[in-house]
Amino acid sequence: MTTMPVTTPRLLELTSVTKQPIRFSFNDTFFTIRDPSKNAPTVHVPLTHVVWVGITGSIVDAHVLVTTRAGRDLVKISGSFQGDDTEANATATAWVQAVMSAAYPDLKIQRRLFVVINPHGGPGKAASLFKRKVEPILKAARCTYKVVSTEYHGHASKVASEIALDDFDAVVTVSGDGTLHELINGFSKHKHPMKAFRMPIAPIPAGSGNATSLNLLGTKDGLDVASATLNAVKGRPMAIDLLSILQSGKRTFSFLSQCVGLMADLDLGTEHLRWMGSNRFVYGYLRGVMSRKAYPFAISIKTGMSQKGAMVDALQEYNNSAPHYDVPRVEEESTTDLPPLKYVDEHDGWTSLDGPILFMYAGKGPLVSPELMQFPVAVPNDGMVDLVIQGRLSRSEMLKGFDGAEKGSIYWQDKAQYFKASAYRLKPLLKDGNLSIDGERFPFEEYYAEVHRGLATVLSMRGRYSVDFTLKPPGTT
Ligand SMILES: Nc1ncnc2c1ncn2[C@@H]1O[C@H](COP(=O)(O)OP(=O)(O)OP(=O)(O)O)[C@@H](O)[C@H]1O
Repeated sequence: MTTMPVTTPRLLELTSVTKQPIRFSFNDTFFTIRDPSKNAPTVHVPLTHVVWVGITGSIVDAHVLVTTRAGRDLVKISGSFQGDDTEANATATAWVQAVMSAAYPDLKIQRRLFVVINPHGGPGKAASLFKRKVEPILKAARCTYKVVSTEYHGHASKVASEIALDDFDAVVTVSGDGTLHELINGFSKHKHPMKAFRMPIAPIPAGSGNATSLNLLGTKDGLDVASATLNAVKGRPMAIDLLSILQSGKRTFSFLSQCVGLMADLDLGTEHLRWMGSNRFVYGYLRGVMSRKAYPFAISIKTGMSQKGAMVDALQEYNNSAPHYDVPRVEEESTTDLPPLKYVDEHDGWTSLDGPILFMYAGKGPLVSPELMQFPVAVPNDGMVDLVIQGRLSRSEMLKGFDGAEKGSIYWQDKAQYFKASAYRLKPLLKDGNLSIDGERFPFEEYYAEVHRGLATVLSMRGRYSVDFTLKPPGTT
């Protein structure tokens, strides 16, 4: 006896709530909603934006993200199939299963999420954004979720240090980058820190600094709450590097950036001007332009790369290869010990610099804000931190720094030295100043930093950052 292969029809003919015929269909890329009477436009939705398709009785509901002028939005479109005979039901059920498999390829459906909301982050809208934008998508995707609203500084850290790791598939933050910093450091204090670092984090932008979301989703979607929520529902775990920061014997983890000099002053030194919104950074920069203050630091770097052209070539190779969800990670023999510091006693062969500079900025992601691509060649998990040592500039050079900053133009600036490093040391040679680590204020004292490859985990739709650096050196085409 020969068995016929069962083929799932890719088209489902339905009747809409207004009694019009409506057709749902899908291919390998799109889910399509068509009105055969042509009274409504045909809508093509990328399969990645299909949040859920399900059947209740004889009604088929499709929950999809569509693009509107204001960003992405969740919509539900329903249709019913004729009669309640078992054949129509079986056809529709098989069709729904096929769409869901195509919309969630090798992905677990109905994630169990731990949501951390910072009601005080940025403009203070996180709680209402969660209710209006995030929760409807989580509900449509039939995720289960536990919500904690942070009640004090450090609360996210405490929550992360105690989280029941086996009960959740990811931690979702509705906040800015400050809360991510707290979560990571909370994981480091968990009784199984190495396992905790494997818990994927999905940031939903609701703070004043949302660089992680921007890097993961790009400038178009990085500040879009619906797109970031989709990442929480459908993103895949991607390893990211962390840095240990050792300062006066105390160890902290940094996932995003460290800076001193002008770039720290314009963030931490303008906090009293919060009422100005993000204009305070522009004000801080202009203040720096006027004063042309230079800062003395002693910096030594365990250099991996320092040729700008070669770093761009390495970036292109990285971007042209398969997605980088996983990488060889740090030693994992033990789940109870933090990774060792490999180079803390090493000095030989390091590059030393100690002239007065405008700033030192070290970072793990290309964009530090929508307006500034400070680290165009940074990637999530190469085991290196990108370091910019900005030499002194004339006032006109500093003002020119605004041109194309969002596209990474400053990368090619002659007086900006750029390194990829596996470790570095920095010692202030002046008494007072600002040290910012992941946007948080730290004591203005000497510290040691070392990268741990792929130690922590985020969710990603692409397996790399969604940021393109296409600028060529000046004078080339
Ligand atoms: N209930 C609370 N009261 C005061 N501070 C809080 C509260 N909950 C969290 N925080 C603190 O808010 C800070 C900001 O965190 P968040 O990540 O949301 O935003 P951000 O963009 O990094 O910072 P901000 O918007 O404050 O500039 C964190 O340092 C966190 O400890």
